[in-house]
Order: sequence, then C-alpha cells, then structure tokens
Amino acid sequence: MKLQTRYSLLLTGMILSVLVVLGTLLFIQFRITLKNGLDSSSQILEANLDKQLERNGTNLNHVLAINLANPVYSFDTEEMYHQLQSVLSLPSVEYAIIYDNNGALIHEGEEEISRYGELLTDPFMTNALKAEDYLTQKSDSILDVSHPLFIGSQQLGGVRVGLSLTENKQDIQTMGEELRHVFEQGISENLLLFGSTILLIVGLFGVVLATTISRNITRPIKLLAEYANNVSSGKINYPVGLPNDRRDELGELSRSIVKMIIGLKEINDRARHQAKHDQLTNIPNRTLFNEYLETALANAEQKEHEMAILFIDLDDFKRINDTLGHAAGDELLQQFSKRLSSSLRAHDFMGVGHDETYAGIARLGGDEFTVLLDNISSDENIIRVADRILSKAQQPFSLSSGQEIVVGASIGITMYPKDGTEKNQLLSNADIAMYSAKSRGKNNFAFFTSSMNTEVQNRLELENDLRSAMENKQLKLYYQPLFSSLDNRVVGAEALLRWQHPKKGFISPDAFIPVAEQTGLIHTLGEWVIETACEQVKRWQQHSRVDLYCAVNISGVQLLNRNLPENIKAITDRHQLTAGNLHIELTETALLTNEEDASNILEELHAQGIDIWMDDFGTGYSSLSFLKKFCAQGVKVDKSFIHDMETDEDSRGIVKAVIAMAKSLNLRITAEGLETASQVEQLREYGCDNLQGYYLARPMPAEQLSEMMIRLPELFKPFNTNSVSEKAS
Ligand SMILES: Nc1nc2c(ncn2[C@@H]2O[C@@H]3COP(=O)(O)O[C@H]4[C@@H](O)[C@H](n5cnc6c(=O)[nH]c(N)nc65)O[C@@H]4COP(=O)(O)O[C@H]3[C@H]2O)c(=O)[nH]1
Repeated sequence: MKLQTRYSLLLTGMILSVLVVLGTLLFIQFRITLKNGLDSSSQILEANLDKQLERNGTNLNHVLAINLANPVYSFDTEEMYHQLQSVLSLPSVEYAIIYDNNGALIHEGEEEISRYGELLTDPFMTNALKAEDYLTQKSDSILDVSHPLFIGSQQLGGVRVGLSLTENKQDIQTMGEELRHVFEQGISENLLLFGSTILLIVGLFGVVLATTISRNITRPIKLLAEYANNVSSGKINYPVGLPNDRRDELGELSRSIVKMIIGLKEINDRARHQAKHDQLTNIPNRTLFNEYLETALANAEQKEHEMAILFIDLDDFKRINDTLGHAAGDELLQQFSKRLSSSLRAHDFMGVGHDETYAGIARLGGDEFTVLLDNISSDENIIRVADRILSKAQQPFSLSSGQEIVVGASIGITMYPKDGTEKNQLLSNADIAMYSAKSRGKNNFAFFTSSMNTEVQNRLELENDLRSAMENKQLKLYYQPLFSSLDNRVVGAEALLRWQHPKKGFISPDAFIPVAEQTGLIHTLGEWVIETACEQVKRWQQHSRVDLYCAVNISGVQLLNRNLPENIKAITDRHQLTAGNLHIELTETALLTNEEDASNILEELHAQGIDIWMDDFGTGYSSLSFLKKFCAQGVKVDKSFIHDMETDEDSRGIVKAVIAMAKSLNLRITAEGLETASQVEQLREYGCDNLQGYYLARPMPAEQLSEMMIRLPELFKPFNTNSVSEKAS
C-alpha cells in the first residue's frame, strides 16, 4: 500500500476515532445534562406548582373562611352548604369541610350533614386546631389546607380544604415532557451544529495535514523512488527537485541519493566512454566508428554527399611488437594515433560525431585505424589527406626506451556511394584496398577498384590452400645442384619449395611465399624447409656417401624471429651436421625492414658456422656495406644479368663488376640462371666460384639427385669423416 494512501487512511481513522470518542462523550454529556436539567426543572416546576397550589388553597381557604364566618356564627347550614359547594365545584377540590374549635365536623358540603359532630382526629387536624393562621400539609395525592374561622376575635373553628395533586402531577409530567422535548431539540440542534463545526474543523485540519504530509514526505519520497527506479532501469539523469537542503532525515537521504546518482553517472559515463573508445589511444573504437559511419551514411544519403573511408594499417607493426616487445608496440600506436589526429585538419572532419576532435578517426584494433571523410568535393582532397597521413607515419618514432623506429603505413580508400552504400561493404572495400596498397610496396595508398575483389578472393583462396597444403604435406623440396667452376663437381644444392596443387597444378614459390610471409605461415614453413633439407643432407652423407651443403632461402620475415639461430642450431645438432653443411640465402630487401635485428641474427648464425649468401645480387642496393654488415660469405649474381649478359653490354659489365668486387672482399660468388654453355664458359672465365642453372641441372626431387649421385659419382665429392673434422677445425 502506498505511503500516501496508508497515511491518509491512518489519518482518516484517527479523525474518525476522535470523532466517535468525542461524539460519544458529547452524547453522554448531553444525556446527563438533559437528565439533570429535566430533574431540576421538574423539581422547580413541582415546587412552583405546589407553591401555586398552596397559594390557591390558602387563598381559597382564606376567602372561604371570610365567607363562612357569619353562616357558621349563625349556624346557617344552608349558606354553609352553598359556600362549600361553590368550592367543591372546583375541579381540584377533593373535599371542603367546616370544623369547630374541638375538631368536630360542622359541615361537609353535603345537603345532609351526615357526619356532623364527628371528631376529626388525624394529626393534621390536631395541628390545625393549634394553628393561629392557615396550615398546609402535603401528601402524595392531596394538599390539605386549613384556615381558622374568626368572627371578630372569636375563633369559631376552622375551614379545611383538600386539593387534589393529581392534576398538578399531570401538569408537571406534561410540562416535563415538553421541557424534555424542547431541551432535546435545542441540544440536538446545538449538538449538530457543534458536531458539524468540529467535523469541518477536523476535516480542514485533515486536508491541511494530508497536504503537508504529501508535500513534505510522500512527494519527496516519491521523487526519490522515481530517481532510484530510473537508476535501476539504467536511466541515470542528474537529479533535480530533490529536497537536498532539508535538515531532516529526508534531506540526508536525498543528499545520499544525489551523491549516489552523481557517482553512478560518473561511472556510467566512464564506462560508456571506455566502451566506445580505445583504451590505449583514447580515440573512438570500432563500436563508436560504426555508429559514426551509420549516422554519416544516413546523412550522406539524405544530403547526397560523397564520403571516403580510409583504412590504415601500419607497415611492419608485427615486427616491432615481436622484436621490441608489446610495450614498444603500444607506444608506437599511441604516437601514431596522435599523429593521425593532427594530420586531419578541422575542415577534414565531418559534422556528425558527438566529439568533433576525433569525429573522423578510430582504431579498429591492432594496428588498424580508420578515417572517415565526409562531404568530400574531390579525389584530390582525399589524396591530400592520405599523403599527409603517410608522411606523418614515415617520420621516425622516438620511443621512451631511446629507440628510434621507422614504420610507414598502407592506406586503402573506398568511396561512398561510388564503391558501395552499405557500411560493411565499404569497410571491406577499404580493407581490400589497403591490402592491395601493401602488396604494391609499403607506405602507399590505393583506391578501391572492383578488380581488387578478385585479387583478394584469389589471395584468400591461396592462403587457405597453402594452410591445407602444409597440413596435408603437399609441399615438397626440390634440390638444384650448385657446381664448382674449378672441377665441375657438385658442391651443394639449393633447396627450393615445390607445390603441386591437386586442382590448380604447379604453384610457383614466387606466388605463395609472399602469402606465407604476410600470414606468418613462413615461420613454420621455413623451419620445415631447414629441417627437411638438413635431414636430406644427412641421408646423402650416410647413404650416398656424398658431401655437399644445402642452401636454403630465408625470408626477411623469418629474421624477425629472435629464436631463429637457436632453432637452426637445434636442427643441425639433431641431424648431427656440421654448420658448414647448411648455407642460407637472403635477398637485400629481406634485410631492409629491420636491419639491426637482422644483422644480430645473422651474426649469431655466422658464429654457428653457417654460410650466408646474398641472393639476387645486383637487383637491389648491391651495397658493399650490406655485405659486411650482414656477415655475408658469398653473393649470388641475379639470373636476370646472366640472361642478358650475352646481348647486353651493361649486364655483362655488372656481372664482371660484381665478381671483381666480391673477390676483392674475399667473398665467394655464385652465378645463377645459367641456361647456355657459353654463359657457363664466360662465367668460368670471369672467375665465378659456383655455377647454377638449368643448363647444368634443373631443380629436382631428392631421389633424382640421389640417383644422379649413383649414376655420376665423379660429379660429387665423397663424404668421409675426415671432411667433417677438417670443416670442424
Ligand atoms: N629461368 C631460370 N630459372 C632458374 C634457372 N636456374 C634456377 N632457376 C630458378 O631460379 C630460382 C632461384 O631461386 P631464388 O632466386 O632463391 O628465388 C626463389 C626464392 O626466392 C623463393 N623460394 C623458393 N623456395 C623457397 C624457400 O624454401 N624459402 C623461401 N623463403 N623462399 C623460397 O622463390 C623464388 C623462386 O623459386 P623458383 O621458382 O624455384 O625458382 C628458382 C629456380 O627454379 C635457370 O637456369 N633459368
């Protein structure tokens, strides 16, 4: 039951109880007053009537005594009779008699005086005979009045009259009833008036009390309950109208509730902010960005705006995280988000967000950021923004650890409504465009085109196929022999991955290695290659008694793994190979991304006795400092120069120069891609150490190379334990 109803009922009950008690008391008082009033009125009335009757009786007697003086003196019975009869004719007179001085009856008002001479002996008569004046006596029913009878001074006896009190009593009763009626009526009217007045006063008091209770207690409690209910249903508004300034318990409760609501509001606001902002960078997160985007799309549709979504991904962020640790990665993201915010000028912002400062940007997770540009007038504007972001991303980031890192970013751009009108479709387009930008070389941006969809589809398919190929052991290693130009014997073999797709046929490593690198699959795949190659070398040593090294290609991404030297050592140890049985080949570009760490890893590998070869030499920087920095023991001249050597003077010049430079640095040199006898002759002439190419031998399965070892043993160096100990020493 509600407090107000309860208090109203309580109040009504109290008022009614008071009224009932008051009414009862008044009624009792009324009854008592009425009874007392009637009693005393009756007494007074009776006394008055008695007095009146007595007065009448004495007067009557007095007159009778005067009128009878002579007839009694003269003993005129006739006259006595008449006088007495006239009195007896009065209704209230019961008897009238004349007596003598002895109390003997003289006349009784009858024609025949039958009782004449009868001595009256009742006590009243005795007293009357002694009395000198009139005497009265009252019984229940009669008033006796006597009066002496004189003629002159001589007493002749007396007159005695009996007056009936019955009529008197009836009168008293009638008058008493009338009086009661008058009293009752008067008191009832007064009581009614009094009662109504009291009721009105009590009623008014009740209304005033109820209003006061309602205003001071129930209404504030209701309001407090309303706010408390709002809080429990999640509507946390700043409370207004509460009795905070009151000094009573309600004021205290109200202040506590206000405090609680303010506290909850703060927590709620913080939670809401946290739910929609990225905790690391404090810029909007995916949830808020989606909200912005939905609003912006609705706005753009209504106003027929054009819009652009930029999907930004930091280049090599994973490498920073893996090599420098998560704290460094977090710092990089924080710095980049600040640069991103500052690279968007006020006019780049759309007018839809709640928080204009960050309205256009968000971090979707990891190193992925988005920028929403609304109401764009031309592609140039978008390009300007993208360029600004790229240039900010390219500038070195100084970490608190003192390290300086350079990353860069790739940006995919999609346009509304040209590329799509639906939120997810636009985000997916921007993502696809970003991948396309990344694959074209880093620190780049690309506008989405529909053909990218097919590219991405193919790439995704390739990625899935590669995963299942690795699981189902569809990948194999082929080995391409490397020949010494001095004695034409096979000194080593380059391990090359081969993938025979069950449906698509042969897939070139040039197609799937980049996918393996982008997805991180290269780490597992690369270690499998090393393990398989080492196992094979050991088998050739043991079964074919042939001594040769195996060259494996290492991708730049593999150099991000600090454990690589340790893992390689575990493999060579497991297969009891000397480190010299394993060579690794790297391209210059593989070393560019993280020179410092790459050089440390290569130094460790070199310390283990593993030979490092710079692959595809001449196509990249071809820097001598690179060769020294990365502990290279040899270079492989790229096959494109070998191919063009016969026809192109420049290529021939480059080959010669590379060989001369390698020799001067005491490096060994391999020429790859030899397809003709003249190429072989020429390179032998130039003093190239090792030769590799289809002309000499194509990449082949291990079994085929094993057969070749049996068929042409003269081409291979025999394996003996001395050669192992020689190498070890
Ligand atoms: N036209 C022509 N080509 C010749 C001749 N002799 C050899 N080749 C090809 O040249 C490539 C040499 O390997 P690469 O430069 O390291 O280039 C390799 C290497 O960078 C990468 N790759 C192959 N296997 C692996 C691997 O296990 N790990 C890594 N990270 N990369 C690999 O894929 C690239 C391509 O490998 P492949 O298609 O096997 O192509 C091989 C080989 O088959 C020739 O006389 N003429």
